[in-house]
Amino acid sequence: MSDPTDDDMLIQTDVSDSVSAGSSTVTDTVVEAKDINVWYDDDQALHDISLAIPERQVTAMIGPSGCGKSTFLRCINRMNDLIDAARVDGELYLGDKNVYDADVDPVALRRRVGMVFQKPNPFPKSIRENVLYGLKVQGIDADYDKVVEESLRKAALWDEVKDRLDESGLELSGGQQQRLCIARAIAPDPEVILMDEPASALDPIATSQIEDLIADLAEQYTVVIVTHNMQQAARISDKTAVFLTGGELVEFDDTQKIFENPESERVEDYITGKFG
Ligand SMILES: Nc1ncnc2c1ncn2[C@@H]1O[C@H](COP(=O)(O)OP(=O)(O)OP(=O)(O)O)[C@@H](O)[C@H]1O
Repeated sequence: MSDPTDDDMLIQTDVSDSVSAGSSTVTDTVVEAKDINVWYDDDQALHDISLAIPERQVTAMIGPSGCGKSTFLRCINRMNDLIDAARVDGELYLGDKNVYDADVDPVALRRRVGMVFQKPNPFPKSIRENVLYGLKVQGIDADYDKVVEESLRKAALWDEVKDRLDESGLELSGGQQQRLCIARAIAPDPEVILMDEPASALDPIATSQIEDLIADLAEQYTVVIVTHNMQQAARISDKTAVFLTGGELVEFDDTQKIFENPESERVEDYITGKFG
């Protein structure tokens, strides 16, 4: 299904072994940030962010509003390139290729790093065309019926929509629309899926379905999720990165450690609701 010439644009290499920050767990690192700084015009939004995101796990980014969680997420697939005021400095490795190297094509990168946004944003197209959008835009030939079924199955939506694939994606419920957006992100067969508060616009039942789905997705994909909801981070993530005001990464460790016994007093205060 994949077109090797596309992947050639972003030199693909084996992920390296590395030790995740702050913990003794040895994991395969798939994304590694080294001293990432981001400015919007003259305002610095992120300061020297370094962390190693493990493969096929869920990594959560938590922290108060405006601390730079979404900005960091957008560094991973170079979505900040689309913001005129944004400037990124530092290195961000996918495997052992720095995605900020001059020879990296951001479009090919985004095929390897899919993204799901806060508000479900299906296109005003059929369910089928929504799923296939990324493949078709990039001119990727594939067995489209197979991709549609597999992607919708992985997004836990197939049974609900298999008889109405030609109906508009906009006619689905909010939770179904978000699962359709997840199917759309999966269809190009990415390695990493970024999710920016994917359940915050949904009701509790739809939220719970998305949380279950994220756990399933992590068996095959590396998932990085921004969430305002600390209970959600505690429920669904393996690793948690805590950003605090000013765009600083204060602690990054196993989720259980962060929530039960954080190293930093500031993180403890945040987790226990003393501020934020
Ligand atoms: N497009 C932009 N132009 C200018 N400044 C921006 C832009 N996007 C974010 N910022 C600023 O960068 C800082 C970090 O914002 P960001 O959205 O990354 O934080 P966040 O932790 O994701 O916040 P929230 O939880 O409220 O979504 C904030 O001060 C914000 O105002």
